[in-house]
Amino acid sequence: MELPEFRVIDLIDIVLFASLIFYLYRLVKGTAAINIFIGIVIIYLIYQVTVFLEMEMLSRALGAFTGAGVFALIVVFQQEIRRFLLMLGSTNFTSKRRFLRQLRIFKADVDNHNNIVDEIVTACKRMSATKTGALIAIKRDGSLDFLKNSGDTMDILVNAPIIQSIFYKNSTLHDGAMIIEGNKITATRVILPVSDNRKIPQRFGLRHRAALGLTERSNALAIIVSEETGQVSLVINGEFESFDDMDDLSDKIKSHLA
Ligand SMILES: Nc1ncnc2c1ncn2[C@@H]1O[C@H](COP(=O)(O)OP(=O)(O)OP(=O)(O)O)[C@@H](O)[C@H]1O
Repeated sequence: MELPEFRVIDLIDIVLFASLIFYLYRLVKGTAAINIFIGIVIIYLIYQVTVFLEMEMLSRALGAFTGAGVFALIVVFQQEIRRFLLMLGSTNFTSKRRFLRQLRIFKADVDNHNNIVDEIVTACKRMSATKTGALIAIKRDGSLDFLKNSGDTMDILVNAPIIQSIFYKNSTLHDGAMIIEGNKITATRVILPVSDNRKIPQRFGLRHRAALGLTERSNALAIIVSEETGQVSLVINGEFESFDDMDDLSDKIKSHLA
């Protein structure tokens, strides 16, 4: 029997397909969608076996299911597809900005960013000392407009005392999240999407889950001050990012916004 010719392009095809599956698996790992992902893979494998064994009725039924499956997949994995496209888009954009920054076009922009980050971190440090709970979403490239409707739209220049007074326990605006875009606080009392990641430790409540949920669905940064412990946390891409002290936190935020 003559074996089909194996070209280099076939090897590249296999490697790229395997990477795509691996990447999709990592994207849904730890979320409720992982069980659906595994279920779909099992059904597809069974379908291939039934085709190979020429089991006509079963293969026809499973074939019809996998045919309609593409639309079902888009509905079921809506959020994961969104995250995937966001990651692709923002990676490209970030590298473009880095290139432009090398040309020093964004020098003024960077100085401005740094001042804003200093104000945010100063506020977090003070709120941490007084155990004032806070949740701040900082926009990067992707729009956060889809969240703003759930809260109150604002147009206030960022500075530490304002942030503190908004999250002050008796303030009418302290509940929910604050959105910061550029040098402005653009919304308060925003309700963020809560993460369904089952790997989040039990000790984290809704504030932390909302920060994780936001950063799973957008490329924004989230900063949390815990009302219970005063601990400050930084969240990006659906994960907590550790830092040594407040100076380190400031550096990390600046580098993410650069
Ligand atoms: N979906 C959400 N979007 C924005 N803010 C939220 C959301 N859910 C809860 N919060 C805010 O988090 C506050 C406290 O929630 P909770 O005590 O469950 O959080 P936590 O993660 O345990 O944080 P903490 O350590 O501060 O207690 C709520 O009063 C509310 O202001």
